[in-house]
Amino acid sequence: MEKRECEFENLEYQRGFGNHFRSEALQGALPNGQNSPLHCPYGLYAEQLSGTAFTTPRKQNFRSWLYRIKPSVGHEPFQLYSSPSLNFAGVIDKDRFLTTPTQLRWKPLECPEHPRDFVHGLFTMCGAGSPFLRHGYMIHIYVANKSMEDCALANADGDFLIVPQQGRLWIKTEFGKLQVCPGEIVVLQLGMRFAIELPDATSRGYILEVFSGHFQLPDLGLIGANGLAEVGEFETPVAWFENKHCEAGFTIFHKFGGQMFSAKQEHSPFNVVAWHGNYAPYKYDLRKFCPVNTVLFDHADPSINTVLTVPSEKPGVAVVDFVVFPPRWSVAEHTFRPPYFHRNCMSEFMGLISGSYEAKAGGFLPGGASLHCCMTPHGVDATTYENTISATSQEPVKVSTNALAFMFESSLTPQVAISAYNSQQRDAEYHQCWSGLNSHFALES
Ligand SMILES: O=C(O)Cc1cc(O)ccc1O
Ligand SMILES: [Fe+2]
Repeated sequence: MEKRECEFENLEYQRGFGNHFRSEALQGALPNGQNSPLHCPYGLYAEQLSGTAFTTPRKQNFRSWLYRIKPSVGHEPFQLYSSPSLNFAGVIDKDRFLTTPTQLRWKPLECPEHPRDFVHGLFTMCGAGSPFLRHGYMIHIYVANKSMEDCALANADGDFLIVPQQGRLWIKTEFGKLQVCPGEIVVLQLGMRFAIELPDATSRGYILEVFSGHFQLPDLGLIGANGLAEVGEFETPVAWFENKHCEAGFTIFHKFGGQMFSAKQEHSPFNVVAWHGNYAPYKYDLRKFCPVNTVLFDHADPSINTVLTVPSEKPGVAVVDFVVFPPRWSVAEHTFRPPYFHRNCMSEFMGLISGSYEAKAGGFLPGGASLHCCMTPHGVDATTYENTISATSQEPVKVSTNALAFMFESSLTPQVAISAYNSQQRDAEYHQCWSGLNSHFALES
């Protein structure tokens, strides 16, 4: 384990968001001046991975060229993969999803009793849209305790934004290796093959899977050229490969149309010696987020904390936003500082990586989740409300020190996976956190 530890602890990354990167694990492995030479250096195969349509305007066009020992197509036919321990639901159907406007909250999903890897540890919470129509999203939680061995997963339905909450992820990809720790996020886009090793006893986290397109940095508008997530803080792996022949067979899991397929091949898919392009996985440390917020009075909308967004065709309306609630100073005067009571036309799924969330005095735990759908009323619980209005001073305070909460916010209204709704972790008493909100109405103030 010690050797592996250093392998993943001391990884080198390339910095930037959406850059055109060039990376070689062997010097001279990238062809000179063209993408498809008749003979590639080292006898490699050239293969393009297109993350957008060939004809997408240049600014939003994502593709990479991979130079590999054998091409990806060298595998046996895909078969539908079924296993009693597969838990995710990938398409919205009435047998597996229900519709409810009720405020929902879950306690943290528990560690599996039996060994379970990332693929078998996926548990779907909710979603909207369809991977066939390439529009919508799905939210999953993973709980796993075993590394993926001699197998890889590729998602042909959408991009995965993974938010680890507990346990490090050691991720091998066709583009190189990444270590992702709680507090960081990683984006593994459509089609990229990866395998996740779990060096810690249990791993848990959240996944936002988006069918509609790729994540972008939000525009900063009047904020100016700086602030929020800094372009240079996103990290992409450098080329790394293994020339591994696996007699027993290497399994490629391929999530397609909301179902899992598998195919066998005799070689490791992590055989890319060099690559170049702007379509590559990346990670980001949420602790590097530079919050911008109220400095005099009132509560800014949470959109001010957007890290990444997948825009819809409507100006300013996201298919999904990934929003973080980082530690920050709260300084507003004559202001109700915690989140306001509200009803939102967007739907809000929240998770907690560590610490506690400023809107809830209890019940919302690290590893837990909540869902407030379109127009479902919500806000601070009664205890937080009473504590806030009875405080005698409004000195500046550091909120959420050591805490990290986040929200997946969508303009598409989700349906809830029946297995998530029926799970023991769902807090059937959630609504009671608001039952102590008494009237303070008085005709004379
Ligand atoms: O509901 C929530 O807790 C998320 C949220 C936070 C905030 O500061 C303002 C609005 C909002 O929806
Ligand atoms: Fe909200």
